[in-house]
Amino acid sequence: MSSLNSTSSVHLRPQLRHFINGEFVASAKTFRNISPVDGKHIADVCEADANNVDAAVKAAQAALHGPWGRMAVSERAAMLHKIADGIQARFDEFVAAEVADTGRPVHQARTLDVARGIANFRTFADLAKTANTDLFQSESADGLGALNYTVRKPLGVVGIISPWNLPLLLFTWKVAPALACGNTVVAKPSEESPSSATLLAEVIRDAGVPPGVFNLIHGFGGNSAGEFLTRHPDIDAITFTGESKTGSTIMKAVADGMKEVSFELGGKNAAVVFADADFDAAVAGVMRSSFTNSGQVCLCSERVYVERSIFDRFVAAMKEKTQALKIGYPAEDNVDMGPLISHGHRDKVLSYYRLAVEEGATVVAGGGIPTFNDERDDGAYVQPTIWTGLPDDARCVTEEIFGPVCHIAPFDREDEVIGRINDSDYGLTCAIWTSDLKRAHRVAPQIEAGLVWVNTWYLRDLRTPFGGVKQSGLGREGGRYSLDFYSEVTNICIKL
Ligand SMILES: NC(=O)C1=CN([C@@H]2O[C@H](COP(=O)(O)OP(=O)(O)OC[C@H]3O[C@@H](n4cnc5c(N)ncnc54)[C@H](O)[C@@H]3O)[C@@H](O)[C@H]2O)C=CC1
Ligand SMILES: O=C(O)/C=C/C=C(\O)C(=O)O
Repeated sequence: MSSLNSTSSVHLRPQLRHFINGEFVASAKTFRNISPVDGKHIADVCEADANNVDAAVKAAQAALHGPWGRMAVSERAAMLHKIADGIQARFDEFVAAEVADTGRPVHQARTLDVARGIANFRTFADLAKTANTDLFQSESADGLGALNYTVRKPLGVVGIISPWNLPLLLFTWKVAPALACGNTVVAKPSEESPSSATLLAEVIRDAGVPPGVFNLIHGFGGNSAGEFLTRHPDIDAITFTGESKTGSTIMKAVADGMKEVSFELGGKNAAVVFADADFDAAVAGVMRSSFTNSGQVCLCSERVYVERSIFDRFVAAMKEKTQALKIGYPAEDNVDMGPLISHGHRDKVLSYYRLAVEEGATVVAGGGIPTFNDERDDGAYVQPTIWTGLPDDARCVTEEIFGPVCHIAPFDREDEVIGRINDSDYGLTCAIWTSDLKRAHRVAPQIEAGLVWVNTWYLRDLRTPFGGVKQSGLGREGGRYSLDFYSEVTNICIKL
């Protein structure tokens, strides 16, 4: 088994089981969890069959009518804070679990992934407790009027399907608001990153959450736990983060049952750098937005447009910084980038590295696999890569790659670059770099995306709406948008 954990004193579970109705449950079929750092075996993971999924859904249904269903919002919120305290108390174990599954730098797991897991529970606990509902004073024919007000109720059993790129962050981004709104949950983490979700199940149990409220099933997507969950007739809603094609498959699976869905999907996000931008801040920002988490964040920018007068200087600065990135072991000092999630994903990213050359790209930096001359040569590493010279309709400029790579292209006019940014099937994020505030206000609303950052990237306030347009998603989560999705609303009209 791999010994490349972030904290050697932290013991990782050799077998990861489902958590159903308050108990850890094994199933006969298992699959192997592999470290992307060195290709070694980390753990065996149970794969849920249709019976396991059915048991989890039945437990979740029953729990809706148990103590959880009768709990006051403030009691539920207190329980969510207890879960956050539980993650905090086992912080190093969560860091080790995230690092073992993904190979990411330890400092990232500490400052982003696990910290956000805690923040997700605290934020939605407080939001649920303090949220207001609507009230309208209405007119009536007799002049006495009426009062319309809304009440929120749980949706029921929520199915949660999450990806591997930010495992704990994205899992808890959905589990926390679903529980805060009084729902019960059957959740499936990605088969590539099952460890932190399993640890979370222990924390949820130890926090005293009643059996059946939170259920965890492991497995794959099609013809496995994911599909069994989305096709289960007693699920009331599905919330999913992952690839756009998977979103469309899930939509078809839930169509007959008319389930509510919330989808956060892929992107081919742009960054645009105007000549008036703070040059160093823009370079640093685009480095982050291209290479954070080895480019495996749906918010990353893979298309960079730079005003022609600063194009050569910008490309040269990016090249220098990219070649200086330190790729390596998770716990190494000053490591910037770890491996990709798996060899399978590396094959996909490398196929784009080859395609870019076939499509006529100039490879400014990277383009291949780093050599370490040690066990990491069996890992899933790639070099951070920059291309220039591709036409806007090249596949490498239009398709989501989900790796540490960007294409940099020059532009001449504001209206031209807005058109090129919007000419995409996706619409998740855009980062605009400019010192001209009027330009920022003019350009930002014209971008077809759910999230636009100006002079920053990935600055998150968990109260804000989060989601994409076009093939990047359906619906919004975050703040009251999450409360809206995870609740059923009844309007009550009282004649005065
Ligand atoms: N956040 C994002 O935008 C993400 C995008 N991706 C993109 O997707 C590509 C494929 O990666 P995958 O891990 O295979 O993403 P995916 O979308 O297939 O997997 C995400 C989750 O959906 C589940 N799933 C897959 N098929 C399903 C089905 N038919 N029914 C129910 N659940 C299903 C998976 O088991 C996993 O838990 C990546 O190369 C990357 O380009 C991957 C992960 C996250
Ligand atoms: O909520 C966040 O901060 C990050 C979200 C990232 C994704 O949804 C993703 O990469 O899929």
